[in-house]
Amino acid sequence: MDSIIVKGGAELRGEIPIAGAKNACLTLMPATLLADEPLTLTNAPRLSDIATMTALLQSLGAEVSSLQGGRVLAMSSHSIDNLTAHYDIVRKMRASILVLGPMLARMGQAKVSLPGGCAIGARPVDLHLRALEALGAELDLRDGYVHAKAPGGLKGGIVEFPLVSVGATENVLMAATLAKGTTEIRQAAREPEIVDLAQCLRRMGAQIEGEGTSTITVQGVDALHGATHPVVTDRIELGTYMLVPAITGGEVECLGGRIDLVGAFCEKLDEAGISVEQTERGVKVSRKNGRVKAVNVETEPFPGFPTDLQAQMMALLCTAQGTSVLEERIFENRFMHAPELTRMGAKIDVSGGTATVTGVERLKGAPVMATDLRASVSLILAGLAAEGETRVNRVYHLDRGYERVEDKLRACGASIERVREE
Ligand SMILES: CC(=O)N[C@H]1[C@@H](OP(=O)(O)OP(=O)(O)OC[C@H]2O[C@@H](n3ccc(=O)[nH]c3=O)[C@H](O)[C@@H]2O)O[C@H](CO)[C@@H](O)[C@@H]1O
Ligand SMILES: C=C(OP(=O)(O)O)C(=O)O
Repeated sequence: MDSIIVKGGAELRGEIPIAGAKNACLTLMPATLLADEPLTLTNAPRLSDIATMTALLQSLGAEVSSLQGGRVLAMSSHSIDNLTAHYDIVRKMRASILVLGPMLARMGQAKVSLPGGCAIGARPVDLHLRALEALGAELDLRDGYVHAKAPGGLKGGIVEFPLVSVGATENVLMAATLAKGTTEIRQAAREPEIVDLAQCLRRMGAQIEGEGTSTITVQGVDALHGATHPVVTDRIELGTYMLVPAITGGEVECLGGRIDLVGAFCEKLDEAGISVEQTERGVKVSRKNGRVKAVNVETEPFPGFPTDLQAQMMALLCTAQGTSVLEERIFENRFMHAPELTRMGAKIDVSGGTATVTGVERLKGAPVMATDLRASVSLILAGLAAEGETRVNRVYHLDRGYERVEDKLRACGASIERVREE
């Protein structure tokens, strides 16, 4: 297992290229199961989660070739010969459940292991299952697996979600493309990753309207065809690196960044005294003047403030002037970075889904433990601003969602290295 050692204190300056979105790629890849012809994704990120989805698709009989050093994924599902997504792979990554909708829609049956909970919450998949049942799927939960079939094919219907779910919207959107008739998805997720998926499916011949709004309408077609699609920019990687000059001082231009992907987050940065400018090449960020100011943050589905940027924002607010209140409204256990930040001298009080952060002048380096993906990177951000050395242990979580994090930060002047844990 690797650790990352950060020596804090330097103002960081430079350019950081932003990769394609992990969360978009993880739903675009299973879309290959919907067609006989090849689907090629460009601008793919190079991450361990992408390797896991590759292994899952290959285990079903799909061909997945990683080209141009992993930037291009060429996939083909013309010879799917296994309809079971096994526990051994699914348990590694919750997004594995996204193969269920496509397999059911094209092959009429599937057996997919239930993914189970994870560090940030219980994360059930009931909404995925109810939505597929609304399209006529017959589901049976046995031996830790969802046994699904749709003998006469899926049929269009009305899917009304009681709460917004990104994954469930993606699963049923993919399934509906091959269902007979019209499907209306109400209270659909509006995340940019949903819009990206809908655009890719449309390139494959799907008939979809309304993505990016709360109601998506899909007119089912008999078959989808091959396509090439570029993965949308990773708004969470973008937001994370935008916080670098905010927390250390200096100025960073995030290449390929788009403010429209991170609107609510930019409003909070502005309130905190951070300048954000859209340039021709990306997004340029620096402090307006002096110390960062405290701000209150509530996580919400898009277009609200993303839960996936809450930990990183908390790291910034640990050194802000004043007291900030962060409310986590998506996941029930997403403050595990708080005790680790406290080890670095932060003043944080957690009560249920609310964290109250009283800013300190300076954090102090310490050995800390990464508990999940965004928690890991929040500790690196804190380490960049802290006095002395921070050792972030168990960084394998980090490699799920950030490619070459040390290289990207070192290029801006950070003292950061990856070492093997003793
Ligand atoms: C691979 C991927 O894209 N992951 C993202 C996706 O996760 P994911 O798609 O798993 O998140 P959801 O939007 O589904 O979850 C939102 C909330 O709904 C609950 N829920 C969800 C499904 C369900 O069947 N039943 C249920 O109760 C969840 O426990 C959670 O409390 O969106 C989350 C919310 O923006 C992000 O944090 C994740 O990074
Ligand atoms: C929670 C995340 O991912 P996943 O849904 O894959 O666990 C994330 O990207 O922050």
